[in-house]
Amino acid sequence: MSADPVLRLQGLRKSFGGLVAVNDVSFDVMRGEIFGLIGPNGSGKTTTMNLISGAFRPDQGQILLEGQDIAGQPAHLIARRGIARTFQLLRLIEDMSVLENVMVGLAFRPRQPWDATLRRRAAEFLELVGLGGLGGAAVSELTYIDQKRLELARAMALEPKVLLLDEWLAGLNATELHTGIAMIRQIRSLGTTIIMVEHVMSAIHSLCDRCVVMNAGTRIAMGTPAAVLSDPLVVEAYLGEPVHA
Ligand SMILES: Nc1ncnc2c1ncn2[C@@H]1O[C@H](COP(=O)(O)OP(=O)(O)OP(=O)(O)O)[C@@H](O)[C@H]1O
Repeated sequence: MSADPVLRLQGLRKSFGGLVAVNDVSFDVMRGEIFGLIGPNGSGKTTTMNLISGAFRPDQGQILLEGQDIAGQPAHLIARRGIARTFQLLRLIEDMSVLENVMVGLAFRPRQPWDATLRRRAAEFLELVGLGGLGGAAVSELTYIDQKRLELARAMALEPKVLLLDEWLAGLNATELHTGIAMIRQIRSLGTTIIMVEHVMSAIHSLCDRCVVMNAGTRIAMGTPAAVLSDPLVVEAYLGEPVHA
């Protein structure tokens, strides 16, 4: 990890009617970092991810990717600039094979490889997530964890600077969780910066360099997982009741 922010959020705000889902949120994510975005249900984590990936346009604020403001740009342009994501509810193309789903990811890159190269590159990304040899399978033939792996391969095919993982570890059993954590580490070792929304606290503890905690749309804490998870404000937000010393 370097002391160079790859992504900087400044004064980000997004409301839906009268509800302020993200309220004046700012933080920097350093290059090579695994950065957690945590908080109770409905605290604004996914909305923040949607603002970064371009699914939503912020009402106010800046999102600087390597110093350039991308706030409000269309999602496909943000993807081309180097921000890829996975979704809480998987979004795979059921009518395409496993390999073709990754080829779709490759097609979004600024300079796309063609034909045989495209297939070969897609197969390499399947190898990366442990799906080597399953390229010809139908998406429906994959188990749930393998579908998650496929989403990851498709996102990684963009060779993103920043990878957004929205509850990518949710729903995995203990063994799968172990594998999933190792895979996220491996992806970071390739030089990818990762922002993860996650409720699995053991994963936050073992993976994240730092995290931001959100509650009711605002940032209430930032620091190492150990520091923020012992912060009384954070404990109170999760429990919904005051913490007495
Ligand atoms: N498209 C939308 N239209 C209206 N309200 C929305 C929309 N998206 C999110 N919200 C509201 O914004 C608030 C923040 O939601 P968000 O999904 O960002 O929270 P979250 O922290 O990701 O929650 P969870 O952990 O349950 O996924 C919630 O009150 C939610 O109902």
